[in-house]
Amino acid sequence: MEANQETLPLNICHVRKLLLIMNRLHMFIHSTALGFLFYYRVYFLFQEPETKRSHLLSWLLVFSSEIILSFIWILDRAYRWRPVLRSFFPERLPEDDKLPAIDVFICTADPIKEPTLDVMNTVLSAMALDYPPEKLHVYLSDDGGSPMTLHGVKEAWKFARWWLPFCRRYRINNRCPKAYFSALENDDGDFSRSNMYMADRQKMKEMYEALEEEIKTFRKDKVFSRDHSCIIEVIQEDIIEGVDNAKMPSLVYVSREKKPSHPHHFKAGALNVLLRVSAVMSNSPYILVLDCDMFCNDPTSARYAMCFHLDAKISSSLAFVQFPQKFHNISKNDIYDCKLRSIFTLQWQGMDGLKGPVMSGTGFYIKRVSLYGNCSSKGTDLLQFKEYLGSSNEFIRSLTQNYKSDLVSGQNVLLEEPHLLASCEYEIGTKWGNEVGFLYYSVVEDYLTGFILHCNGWTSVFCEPSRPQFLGSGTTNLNDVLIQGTRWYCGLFENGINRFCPLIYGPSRMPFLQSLCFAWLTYFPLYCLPLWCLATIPQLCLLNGIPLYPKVSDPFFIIFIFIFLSALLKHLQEVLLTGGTLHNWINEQRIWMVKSITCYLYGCLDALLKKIGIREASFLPTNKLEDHEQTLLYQMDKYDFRASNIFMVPMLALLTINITCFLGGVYRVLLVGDWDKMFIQLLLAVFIIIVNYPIIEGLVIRKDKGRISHLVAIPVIMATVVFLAFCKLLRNA
Ligand SMILES: O=c1ccn([C@@H]2O[C@H](COP(=O)(O)OP(=O)(O)O[C@H]3O[C@H](CO)[C@@H](O)[C@H](O)[C@H]3O)[C@@H](O)[C@H]2O)c(=O)[nH]1
Ligand SMILES: [Mn+2]
Repeated sequence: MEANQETLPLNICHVRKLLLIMNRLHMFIHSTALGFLFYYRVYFLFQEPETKRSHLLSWLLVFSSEIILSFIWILDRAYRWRPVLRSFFPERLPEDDKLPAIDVFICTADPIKEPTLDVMNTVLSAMALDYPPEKLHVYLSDDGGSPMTLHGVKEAWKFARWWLPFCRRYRINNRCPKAYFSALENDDGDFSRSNMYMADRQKMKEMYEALEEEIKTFRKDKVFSRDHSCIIEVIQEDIIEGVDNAKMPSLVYVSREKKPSHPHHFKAGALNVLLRVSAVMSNSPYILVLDCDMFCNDPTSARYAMCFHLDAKISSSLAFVQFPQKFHNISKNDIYDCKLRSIFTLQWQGMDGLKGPVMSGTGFYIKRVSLYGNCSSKGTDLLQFKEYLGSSNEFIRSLTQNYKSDLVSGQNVLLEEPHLLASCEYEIGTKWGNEVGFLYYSVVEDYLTGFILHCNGWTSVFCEPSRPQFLGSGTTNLNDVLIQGTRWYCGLFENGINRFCPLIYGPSRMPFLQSLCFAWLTYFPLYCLPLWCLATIPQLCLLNGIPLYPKVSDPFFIIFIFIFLSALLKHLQEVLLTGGTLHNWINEQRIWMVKSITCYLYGCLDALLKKIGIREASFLPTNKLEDHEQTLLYQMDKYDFRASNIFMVPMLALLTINITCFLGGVYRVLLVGDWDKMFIQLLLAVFIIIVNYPIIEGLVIRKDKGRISHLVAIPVIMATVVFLAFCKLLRNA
């Protein structure tokens, strides 16, 4: 048995051969077709000057769109090159006393947008992870510096003293109390018929309701502040009767100092403070990072992660184990693609087959030393260390191998060092956020930190057990989706145009395909250019009788139709393969168009404005407060069109162009009879109209609150029609 356990692997990586073959075959065929398309387009440029002059600009625009689409398509192929799946065997892990310690970092910023009770649920679920409690240390970072949150943690701690033993005794899977008590099917397991269990459950339920009440009725003044000194508290209480006092993980509340005059770098800044403070308190070699709304839906994740971190074959270069982000509030058809299906299934699996997935902000177990940059290799010169890491001797000592601190367990100790480490000034003149810790250059700190880790030779692993380990709340209304998107795509695109451009910085530091994956992430917001172009130019030309594509009898006609169908069907195949439906497929096509013409565009513009120094970085946390009415619309698959005008106007204008040009185009084609020349342009308009049908429905059929306001729509539609008429007149003149 002993010997057996030593030889049996902790994890196995399977290449998905069938998928791999299909993907590569499709790549080959599709790219051959693209080759013909380019030949056709270039050939045109050498045709007789007559046709060239009359519509050269339109041709060039459409051709450029095709080039950009193909460019993004090529980058996207890298994810499909070598998809893998992993299996892992936590039962083969060493005994509990040989497991390494883990620090859990949870970030919250605003007790109104991020309700305290929900944050406490996340804290409780993390404390209840199935891991030796003396090896688990939970840190809550509160960027709002709110008394509500501090009060909340103290109450949560008291509740945890009963909750944790309860979960352990009855082997509860769902250890987030809110989810546990509201679950439709009970997670009662073997004990469902035990009277003692039912009585205990009832008792816990009452205690949870008391906690809920206590948190909800706490005073709500001074909820949030941008200017506060640092508060660090180890939450502890006197020994109480009746519970097992030893078996509690430690819980630490950290609110870093904030001053309006100092940049605080949003979440990355908060994480770096936790990284330093925890180093002098518990200094665990591994860290789990969680957003405040991402609760542990299953207690096993830590052990799963250790199946990789403790595997001698991969551990030396392994920086982090990433779990997929999953959400508890996703409807079946997921009209906004809130769950980011493609990213968290297919694409991360694809990267896992190369050097590992991108860091995704939350739900990953990272090795502490990987975040210290190349400090560990800097020799032992204290001055050099200080230049990198700041002035704290204690922190620098924490880097040495046998450093021990008992600040987390000590009663009422003075937390002088942690206070210094969490102050505004600490990072000034150091390499924090620059080469050490989570990086500051971008609001998508996760993407960038992961990218640089990979550049420095670290790898990562994607771990996807069948039961979701973490569940967050997805943004489920159009306005929030588009606002959050604008922040993400700005953050991603800025990494494509700064010195960390994956196509320049990447290839010499990581496998070429891996850098293509990173490049896709920074460049896919560029979809905005071809989508704007292809939603207007071919349609305007249709109205005016200018053909931009080969006519039906031309052999190249087949090429265009093939590329169109091949892209659509490949997407359909992937949706179906990852558990989606036909419905999901159409929804994804639609939301892709909507995002491309709105938040991809605004994201790219923001990034450009930031680059030339006109805009500042901002990170408004998303709303996690559930709005009943909005949720209902989402659950009924009804788009909530009460979105900001900057999103609604382009959607309405482009759809109007497509409908008007289609009608005008059909009329013209009937008069002239050149439908074979105009076929692809007619098809394109029809496709766009069909895919975006819900917008028409929202405008003319729906009567509920989420419909499109006529006050906004009518002026936009009228202005667009007038513009089209003007174009037409101009051309006729
Ligand atoms: O100044 C700030 C701003 C945010 N947060 C926390 O950061 C987390 C993520 O913020 P959220 O509003 O939920 O943003 P999302 O867009 O949902 O976050 C996704 O995208 C971020 C990068 O933009 C990643 O950091 C996240 O992990 C990822 O879930 C939350 O716990 C916040 O409390 C802070 O601690 N301080
Ligand atoms: Mn979030």
